[in-house]
Amino acid sequence: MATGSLVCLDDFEKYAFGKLDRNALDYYRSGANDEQSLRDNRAAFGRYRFRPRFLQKDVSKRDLSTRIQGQPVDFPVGIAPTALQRMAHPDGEVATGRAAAAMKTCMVLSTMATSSIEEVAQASPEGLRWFQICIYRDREVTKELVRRAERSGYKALVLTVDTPMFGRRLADTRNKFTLPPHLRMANFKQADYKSDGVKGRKGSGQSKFAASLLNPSLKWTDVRWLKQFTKLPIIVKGILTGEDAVEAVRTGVDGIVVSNHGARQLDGVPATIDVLPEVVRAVNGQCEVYLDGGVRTGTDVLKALALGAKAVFIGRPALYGLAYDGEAGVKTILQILRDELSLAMALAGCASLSDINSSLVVHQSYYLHPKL
Ligand SMILES: Cc1cc2nc3c(=O)[nH]c(=O)nc-3n(C[C@H](O)[C@H](O)[C@H](O)COP(=O)(O)O)c2cc1C
Ligand SMILES: CCCCCCC(=O)C(=O)O
Repeated sequence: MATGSLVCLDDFEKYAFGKLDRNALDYYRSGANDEQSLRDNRAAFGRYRFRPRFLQKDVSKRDLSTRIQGQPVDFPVGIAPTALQRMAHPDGEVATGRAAAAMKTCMVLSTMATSSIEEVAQASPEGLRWFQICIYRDREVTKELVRRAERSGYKALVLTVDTPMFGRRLADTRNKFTLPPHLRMANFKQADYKSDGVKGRKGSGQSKFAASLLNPSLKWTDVRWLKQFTKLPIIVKGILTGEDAVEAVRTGVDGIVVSNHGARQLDGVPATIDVLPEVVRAVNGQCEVYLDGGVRTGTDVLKALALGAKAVFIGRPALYGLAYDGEAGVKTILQILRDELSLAMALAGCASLSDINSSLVVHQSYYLHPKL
């Protein structure tokens, strides 16, 4: 559990802000442009209010366990894919995978990881791992990544659809963001990417390589292409409208992550918690819906579950846990969220996740018009 004075996720964020170097911290922390959506992802949770019911259930014990894509997890909080985790701790994604496995929850590995698909799988063979992918310009590269994930026991593909190009993160531009020279994007062979030729700027060559993989001409028909050559469930990440949710369901996906990529892509998009009800309505139970973006407390998790998410994922908090103490730090982050959710459920009158429903949460505007 939390050590010393670090007792909530914000404490770990403050700690990491003091520890990480500017290049890494700005890469992790930043949202796109003016960071309007970045602020809103967190602020929006504060605009929802609970309507707890008392004495309906015995809440002396709470069961937080559930299944996502048919796989059991001890509680409904997983780790979202974030690139370049070894900038936060030498063990990077390997430590994150171990922490998620120890806590019996899911870790999503980014294609742009600094640990390979195989390394993470070998380090936590018992863990539930999903693999994040885009449909890259080079279909052979895409296929090979999928095959490697299948061979290494990953249980689902998380297909990111909000990244036809990388968003504009001003701090990275100012810093001329570079991947430190001792690190590499481990899912690609060294020969796949080249330095941009400027001495001491190997990292920026890697950023260019990452950008060059992206394919801005993708359509929903390309998702069908991915579906026809893998049996793994496909979870589309980055949906922000009911219309796209309907399109995703029509395409036959197995899950949707309501996500704005941690507000790193199009600034001005809504907070994910505000979008969730629209997507849940549109999906109408035809696939599982998850959420990420701004989840920092157990009450945030409870609000998302009440508004229809099957589970939520955290991005930056895991990076800050890594910066604090590697695997143990990520484990502590997950423990805090699990324990906060458990307490919030008790205080809201819920003994299990099936007791959580939409009557538990209202938008704050509900109380602005009292029926006098
Ligand atoms: C540093 C960083 C790197 C990220 N890298 C990826 C990535 O490689 N692939 C992806 O689909 N999303 C990526 N994301 C987005 C996360 O998966 C997730 O949507 C977001 O971080 C959730 O918001 P939160 O950080 O407020 O929890 C990244 C986010 C951050 C902060
Ligand atoms: C130099 C590698 C860049 C990876 C980009 C990963 C990502 O999606 C992000 O938001 O950052």
